[in-house]
Amino acid sequence: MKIGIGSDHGGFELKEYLKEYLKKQNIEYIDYGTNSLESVDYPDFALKVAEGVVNGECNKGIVVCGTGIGVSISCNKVRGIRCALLSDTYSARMSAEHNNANVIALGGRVIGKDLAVEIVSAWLKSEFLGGRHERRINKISDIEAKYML
Ligand SMILES: O=C(CO)[C@H](O)[C@H](O)[C@H](O)COP(=O)(O)O
Repeated sequence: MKIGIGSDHGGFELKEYLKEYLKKQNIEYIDYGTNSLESVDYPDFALKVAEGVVNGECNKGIVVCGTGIGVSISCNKVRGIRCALLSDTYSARMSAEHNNANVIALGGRVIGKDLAVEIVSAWLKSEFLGGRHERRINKISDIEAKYML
């Protein structure tokens, strides 16, 4: 399992904290930046993570900005990405079990660092349940096929 992780300046500190967590769990990651608190544009880093996931460079992705909104919107513009914006552990589990979310978005200015770790942990240890959820995921792919070039 390899995780792609990226943020803008608003998510930088939480990204660094999550990297420490992943390290402790012996989970490999690729850090797509940003690398400081200097102001940058969140779509640039969301795209790097999303492309890493769809290209198979990593298996799943974590994106962080101030609210998580900008990076989640950006990632969901990439065909094949199902990015869930999360702020609780129940939704984290559901995002894996029901939505097979391959990227999660977090708000570095919204949630605490320890809650963020719990969210990441819940998402990573939960598995897609398939069945009726598979049918729904396929319908999302149909929407992509219809509206994404
Ligand atoms: O995309 C966002 C809002 O949906 C993120 O929170 C950004 O981090 C935020 O917009 C950055 O704002 P800043 O005033 O330039 O730091």
